Amino acid sequence: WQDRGAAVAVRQEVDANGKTVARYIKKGVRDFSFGNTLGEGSYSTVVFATDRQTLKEYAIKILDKRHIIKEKKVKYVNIEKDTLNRLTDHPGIVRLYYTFQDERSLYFVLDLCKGGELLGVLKRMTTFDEECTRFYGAQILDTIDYMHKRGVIHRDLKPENVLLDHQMYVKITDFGTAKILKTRRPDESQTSIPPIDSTEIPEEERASSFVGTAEYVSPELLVDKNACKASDLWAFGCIIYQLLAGRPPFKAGNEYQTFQKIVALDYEFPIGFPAVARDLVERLLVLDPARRLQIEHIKNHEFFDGISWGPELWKQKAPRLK
Ligand SMILES: NC(=O)c1nn(CC2CCNCC2)c2c1CCc1cnc(N=C3C=CCC=C3)nc1-2
Repeated sequence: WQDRGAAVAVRQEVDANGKTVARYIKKGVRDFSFGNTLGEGSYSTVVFATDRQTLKEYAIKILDKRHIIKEKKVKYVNIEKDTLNRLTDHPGIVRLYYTFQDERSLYFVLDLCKGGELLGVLKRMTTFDEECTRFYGAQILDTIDYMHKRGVIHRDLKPENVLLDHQMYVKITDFGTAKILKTRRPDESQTSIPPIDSTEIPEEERASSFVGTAEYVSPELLVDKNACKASDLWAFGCIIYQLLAGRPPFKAGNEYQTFQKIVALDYEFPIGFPAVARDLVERLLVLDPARRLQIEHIKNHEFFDGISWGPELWKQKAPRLK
């Protein structure tokens, strides 16, 4: 396990020959005071922590080494670390500052999101109005765009994994089931015409192995076990629907029945669902991933009229969640 993070402190020491030497020190468990548990995963616990020297607050994800190995989760832990190391300069991603370890555990020092989960806010409000849906939808889409441009598919986007920071801005987390796409060789000619259906999406654009949460899983993942960038946009369509309707579009008594509704595109809009948002959702919840709206077209959709994409989106005040 390769720890990450530059040496974060330098201490002057005198060596055996009386020479003053610089000792580069990395952070460790003793540099933090730990507080409440923020969440428990199947092989990790996320805890509130304060850096004793800087008093900066973090969320530290603690992973039990023995449990990771026993549950064969080493691959997921490395995927999460490699993904977070790749996604370091976007405000919508929970940032990994450093990792360290001791005998028993691995530690990921991450951004603290004091606003909790988007799902928690939605539950308290029942539904979001169009303005709030537009703002939070735009920040989520801007973050998905950044991930995809760096060859990362999240594969488990859902309101529980969309956290909110102290400014109530979006912070997407939990990259343990992400897929890092093999980048194309620079010399590879791009002459091929764009694929017209999922089977023609180039291998390096697709990812195999089943992941995800029932209500947000895309049909292509259920039918041919392949996730692609468009799979994140299917989940995005489900999230937009859920913010306005107060419930996800596909939800049944059990996972199997939910899957049946997804592959049959069996969902309805509640009365009063805004027409422009309905048009957007209908262009995202499309069974064939190659025909699903792509990010640039989503950004230009009427529903996002008035949104200034890019840095501006992360400077404006978050709308009051009324
Ligand atoms: N799995 C993770 O990486 C992770 N899990 N949590 C807590 C979960 C609680 C259940 N829903 C999903 C998130 C976090 C992180 C990243 C790092 C992270 C940073 N801040 C918070 N903050 C929270 C504050 C209040 C309630 C829940 C989380 N949480 C996390």
